[in-house]
Amino acid sequence: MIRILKSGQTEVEKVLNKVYEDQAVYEQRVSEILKEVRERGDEAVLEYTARFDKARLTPETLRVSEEEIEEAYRVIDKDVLPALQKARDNIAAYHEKQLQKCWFDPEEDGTVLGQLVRPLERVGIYVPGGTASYPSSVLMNAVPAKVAGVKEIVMVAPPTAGGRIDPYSIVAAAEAGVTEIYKVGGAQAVAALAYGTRTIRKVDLITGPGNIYVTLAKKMVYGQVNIDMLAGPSEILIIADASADPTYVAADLLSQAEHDVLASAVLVTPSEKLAHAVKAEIERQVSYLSRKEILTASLRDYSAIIVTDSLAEAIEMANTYAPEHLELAVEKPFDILGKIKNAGAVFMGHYTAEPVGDYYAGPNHVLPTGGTARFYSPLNVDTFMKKMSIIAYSRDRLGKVGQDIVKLAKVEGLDAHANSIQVRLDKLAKK
Ligand SMILES: NC(=O)c1ccc[n+]([C@@H]2O[C@H](COP(=O)([O-])OP(=O)(O)OC[C@H]3O[C@@H](n4cnc5c(N)ncnc54)[C@H](O)[C@@H]3O)[C@@H](O)[C@H]2O)c1
Ligand SMILES: N[C@H](CO)Cc1c[nH]c[nH+]1
Ligand SMILES: [Zn+2]
Repeated sequence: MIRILKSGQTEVEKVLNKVYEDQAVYEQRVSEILKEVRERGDEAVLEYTARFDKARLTPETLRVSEEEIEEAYRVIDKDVLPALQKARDNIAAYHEKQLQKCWFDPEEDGTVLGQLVRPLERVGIYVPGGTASYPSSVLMNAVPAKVAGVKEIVMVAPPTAGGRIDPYSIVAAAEAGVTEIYKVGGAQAVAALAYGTRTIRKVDLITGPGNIYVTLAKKMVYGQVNIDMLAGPSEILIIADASADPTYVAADLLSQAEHDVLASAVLVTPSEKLAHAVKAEIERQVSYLSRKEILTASLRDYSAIIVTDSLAEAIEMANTYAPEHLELAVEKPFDILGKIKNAGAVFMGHYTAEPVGDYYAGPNHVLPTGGTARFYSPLNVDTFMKKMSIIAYSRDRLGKVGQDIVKLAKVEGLDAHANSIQVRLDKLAKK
């Protein structure tokens, strides 16, 4: 069960600088899978799908068919569809605000500088599905891609042992504008998207969350394709003061611990009384929750309640940890927001339970983990776009500033560069 630590104890450092045990073993397995898929394509994809997901598929059944999409709409609980559609619309409204426009700055002498913004052509979105299914992640990946204007949105997700994709994820995909769905998960799915196989054509970008195998695979194929970030096993860090309700704090910690045995849930609080009350609440709530094995492992191995000397020290710890999700369960969350430097998403106050963001509010739930919120942003519309610079120099402008460029080129010893400007300046001088 979860430990209570005091700031200053060496274990606190270990919790804050999270390193997975057995990382080298995971890396070895993942690089083997990538190599096999690169060399043997579909054959390796199907073998790994049989081994890890117990699904026997063929190249013909790897892709979700139109009939399977129709069937998914028939079998889902009809009450869920409007909630899914409302979540999709909230996500779309939020991400539309991120859309960047092309711009052109014409100047008086005829020079124009500008920037073109273009969507990527073909992207791969990873939707997890090992120990739970994630229709919400379908929306979080596909909606910003759609808002960006991507034409080919290729979804991959692990199949069930019966060789099927969860029907809610299929419906979410159809509602969000996904164009192809393949029944493959794990590192083998990332490899297929990165290298291409006979059945799955390669993509320009792979986005989406996943377990340690998926996340390491994305890291290893980076360069072959672009990736969004490292969005691995879930994390939550809660900063709480004495105003926090231990029932809510415990519930929110558990909401992320249930994702994975490698997930982590950390509470930092200056209130020793709250720390003990939250520990007791966690024990009470675990007793009625269903994913006990996962909860027990993640609370034991990657989680802790840390009692600090002050709220300022708690904030410092949060910035060091750089959590995927940061909850400010304090009386005046906006008063301390200015001190927060590193987090994927910040949840403000006692009523912004983390699952509000997971499912519904609109901001993306695909977020950086493992300390990478120090330099990565949430998945967003920009991830699916690229920019091109536009430079249109007029004759007048080149004539006026050309010598500057010649000087800079000569400093670098690149006289062909200097020459490309000089030949123009020479002709202009003769006119
Ligand atoms: N950071 C984020 O934004 C975010 C968002 C949602 C979910 N998540 C995380 O996504 C993950 C979902 O994990 P999951 O496992 O349920 O689904 P998953 O789809 O990520 O992983 C399942 C796949 O893992 C592979 N796998 C399992 N055991 C393996 C082994 N021994 N060797 C090689 N490959 C193996 C299999 O191919 C299987 O298909 C969780 O860690 C969750 O916390 C993160
Ligand atoms: N909390 C996850 C990101 O770490 C996202 C999610 C999807 N469904 C439930 N939760
Ligand atoms: Zn979650």
